[in-house]
Amino acid sequence: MPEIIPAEALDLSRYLKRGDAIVFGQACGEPVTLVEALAEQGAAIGDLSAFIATSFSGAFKPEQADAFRLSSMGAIGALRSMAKAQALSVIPCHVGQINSFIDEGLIGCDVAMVQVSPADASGHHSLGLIADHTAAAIAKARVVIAEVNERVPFSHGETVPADAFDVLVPTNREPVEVQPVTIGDTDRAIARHCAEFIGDGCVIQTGVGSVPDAILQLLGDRRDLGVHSGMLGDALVDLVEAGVITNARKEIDAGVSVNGALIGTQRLYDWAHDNPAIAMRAATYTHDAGVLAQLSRLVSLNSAVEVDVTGQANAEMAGGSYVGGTGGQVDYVRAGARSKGGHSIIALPSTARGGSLSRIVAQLSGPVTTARSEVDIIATEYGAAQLRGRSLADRAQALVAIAHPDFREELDRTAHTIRKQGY
Ligand SMILES: CC(=O)SCCNC(=O)CCNC(=O)[C@H](O)C(C)(C)COP(=O)(O)OP(=O)(O)OC[C@H]1O[C@@H](n2cnc3c(N)ncnc32)[C@H](O)[C@@H]1OP(=O)(O)O
Repeated sequence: MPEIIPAEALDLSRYLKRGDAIVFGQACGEPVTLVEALAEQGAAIGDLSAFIATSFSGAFKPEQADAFRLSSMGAIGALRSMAKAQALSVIPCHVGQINSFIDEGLIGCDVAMVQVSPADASGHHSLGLIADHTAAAIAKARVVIAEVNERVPFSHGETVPADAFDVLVPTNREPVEVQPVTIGDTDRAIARHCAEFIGDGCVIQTGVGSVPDAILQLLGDRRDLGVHSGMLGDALVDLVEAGVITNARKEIDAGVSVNGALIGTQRLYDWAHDNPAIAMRAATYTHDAGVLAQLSRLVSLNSAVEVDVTGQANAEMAGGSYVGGTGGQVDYVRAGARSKGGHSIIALPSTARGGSLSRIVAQLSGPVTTARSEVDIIATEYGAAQLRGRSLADRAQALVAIAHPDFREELDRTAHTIRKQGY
């Protein structure tokens, strides 16, 4: 059975060895107490590395480099400042690959540091706010240290018996919260175009960012929406309470919202506690192509930093620095586009930096996150361009039409070149 150690008495040198690789539970399931302990004690253990897929806590700081070297699948959330300070390495991968990367040792996992709920009467802890690759890390690690946080909900889906842990650290701190974004006029206009593709009975997935959040807020008059997603925020509670999300028409998991990460406020976490209407599942289920293929009318809603006139989407870098990541975008773009009656939408404002930069561009300034061969619909506040099955020349024309008017003339020159080449 695991040792139970108060946070202030936790001596990591008893469990970790020089050179160990750590995987942290991510997003709002981040075990902040353990991150802080590693930051304080890691340098004395020596040569440690750590992986976290996303972080919203602000607990990672560039000056912790002596304690451990940090890597991620991008720089989502608070990791942006780590990337800016050149204190983060990036492993390009889809969320759907992380479980196998851990299992195969491509992402080192000698030690898993996770946050779980208190145990139920049978001695099982729930993975609480994050289920995506948490169980994979627990299964792989030589040492498993869990922050058992009284404020973490006992969510249904993935549970772990207490004897899977070596050390339990009880806490009662507020879990990491992410406030719903403030929706502006541009977001609302983008969301209106996207909402046209989401009819009654659709199953929705959302990625990170203000635009997916805005879209959810416009769905109040739909019926029987379903959820199968890698992440969801407080909008889930609003839509369930309004009777919009019922999951009644889903071919699998009828009546249940399937999700990998709860990223929101305590209101969401309280709602998820012991609630059979939601199942937190690993990415081997939420992002698996075979599972997703069973869902019809799946509409995936993701965002990007910029999209070029042929439909290639960069969701990772802006201005030469990492601001986003691959995440589950490609897993769900593929799934949405292939689902019967479904769609994948990448929605973004037409400009950045106060309107001075177009986000529909002639050439990307960063990597291709989603290939043009995978892209289905791109939406801005000026409309939605349906690209699937269309030629490069037609795509360019459709994308120029949804660019900000100030940049259309310039972009049209590139579109004209593509047309002249006969593509
Ligand atoms: C828990 C999980 O597993 S996550 C799974 C889901 N994963 C994903 O969805 C990953 C892919 N997506 C993303 O990372 C995000 O949706 C993003 C980065 C594409 C968009 O996120 P948002 O928070 O809406 O970012 P936003 O559009 O505000 O841009 C971020 C910054 O880059 C800047 N920026 C954006 N586009 C550009 C551009 N084309 N040129 C220059 N700067 C730009 C913005 O101005 C902003 O800077 P600021 O913070 O200084 O104002």
